[in-house]
Amino acid sequence: MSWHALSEDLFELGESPFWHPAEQQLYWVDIPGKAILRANIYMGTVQRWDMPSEPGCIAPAAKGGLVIALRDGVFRAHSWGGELHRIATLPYDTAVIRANDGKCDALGRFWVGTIDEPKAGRAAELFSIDCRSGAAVVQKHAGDALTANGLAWSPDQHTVYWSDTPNHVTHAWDFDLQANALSAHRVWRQYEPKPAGWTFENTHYAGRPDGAAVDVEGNYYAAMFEGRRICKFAPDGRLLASWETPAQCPTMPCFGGEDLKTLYITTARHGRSAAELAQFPLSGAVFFMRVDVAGLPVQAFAD
Ligand SMILES: O=C1O[C@H](CS(=O)(=O)O)[C@@H](O)[C@H](O)[C@H]1O
Repeated sequence: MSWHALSEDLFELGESPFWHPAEQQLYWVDIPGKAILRANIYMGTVQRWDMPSEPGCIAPAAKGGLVIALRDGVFRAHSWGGELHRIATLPYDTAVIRANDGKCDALGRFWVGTIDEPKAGRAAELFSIDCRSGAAVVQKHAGDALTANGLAWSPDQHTVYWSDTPNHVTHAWDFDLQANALSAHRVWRQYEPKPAGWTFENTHYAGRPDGAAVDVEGNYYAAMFEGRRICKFAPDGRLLASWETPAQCPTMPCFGGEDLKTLYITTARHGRSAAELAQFPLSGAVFFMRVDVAGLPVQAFAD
């Protein structure tokens, strides 16, 4: 199995990829690039939709269009390139915190995690936004973190995974989908810390858990930021496989293609050294690789 670049397009910080089941297109964001992208892999085209502020995460909406978490709020767009309608404002200081990793649960709530950009006060949090009854109901589920990442659910929806990237940890909770409640918190996996004085030539650092996706067997695939790899973990946290990536900073995987057996990954070039970018010139591209086990399909926003 080997990686292939989706196109020659390079993005500053690709994140939040998903495969649109109806459109059969790949969507993702470029956070500092303030854009949403979508690729028609059959036509070989990539479209760009500029955003008014940094998009942290996106998800498809069951009734069409997207739900979008920007730095300063959560918005609904009913069509590609259409008007943005604010549906919620999350309770954080947009001067130093923005939306980051997020997805929808099986009932169509949009879950949005944030990033404490100065990484000063563990101010990153995790919220859910429920619009099934009309006006948005916002609920906080977790906090005390630096970078919300790795949000994913087990196939039976009974387990929620959530990573805090700079703290090298993936948490897990039991999840009551109907009640929208987390319980039985545990540290699902603690990763080796970044060595002092690390540079990209040091390959003894496996990276830190960024975005994630789950396959139909419940295995958890984590992009290991600065670790130059995607890791596949069993539901009990055991490492099952690891694939080196053509960029030092993979940011998030998702499953796509008609059979959901194509693993797409976004990557980053933002803030990376000239030497690293010289060794990994396609940093910032979207890559894909065929895998043996199908992924879970993306869950859509309900309103
Ligand atoms: O998802 C993200 O994580 C990275 C990694 S870290 O928080 O710096 O450890 C972060 O740089 C990026 O901005 C964010 O989107």
